[in-house]
Amino acid sequence: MTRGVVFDLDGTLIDSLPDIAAAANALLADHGLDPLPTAQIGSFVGMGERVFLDRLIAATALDADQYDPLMDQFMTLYKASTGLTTVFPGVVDAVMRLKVEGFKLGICTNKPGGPLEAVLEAVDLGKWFDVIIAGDSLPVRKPDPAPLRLAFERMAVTEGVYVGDSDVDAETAQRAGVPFALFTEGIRTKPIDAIPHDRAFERFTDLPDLCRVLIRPI
Ligand SMILES: O=C(O)COP(=O)(O)O
Ligand SMILES: [Mg+2]
Repeated sequence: MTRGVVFDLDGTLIDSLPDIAAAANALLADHGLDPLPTAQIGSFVGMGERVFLDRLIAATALDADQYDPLMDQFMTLYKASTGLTTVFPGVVDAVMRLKVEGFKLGICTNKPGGPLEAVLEAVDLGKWFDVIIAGDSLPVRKPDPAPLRLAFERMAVTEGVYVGDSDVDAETAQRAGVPFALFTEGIRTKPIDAIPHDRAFERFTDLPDLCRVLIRPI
């Protein structure tokens, strides 16, 4: 038996919305457009960079015909935007406790590899994890269950839990047949009740106990 916990990244382990918003607003500024509020930009997050840019274009006067250059420009800004990101309180303690107890630890995010590596380096978080699956590691991404399954498979985990902050994470866990713990303080755009979850939590100090309760064969 090998136990493992896989985490979503944006809005779960890290408070990265300020940087995502800064990158998006820098793109808008470069095109002579006004910034959008951070909360509105938060509603674009969760399905990776293509859906993000589609939603940003739909909400502004960015030119959809310039999609590829806009994406290149956004990715450059996104990779460089790490200075405003913080690790949520209690994350490192919770992760260390789980590790000491023998849990394998993974990340399964829709964030693309470039910005993912940059931000993990900036907040020094990558070192705790046995496997990291980015949004572009596979041809499909969450809510397709394949990336989450791959994270558990790579760690040879037989009992697991997924921890995330969004309805996309909830659907991913459900489709992968994995119990789901919902972190309520992330980039959540729906009411807690509207997101299927086994348990919800607001403080990472509660997570290790919760994992012990929720974990089951996957
Ligand atoms: O990049 C996104 O769209 C969301 O990233 P997440 O899966 O880590 O929440
Ligand atoms: Mg998230």
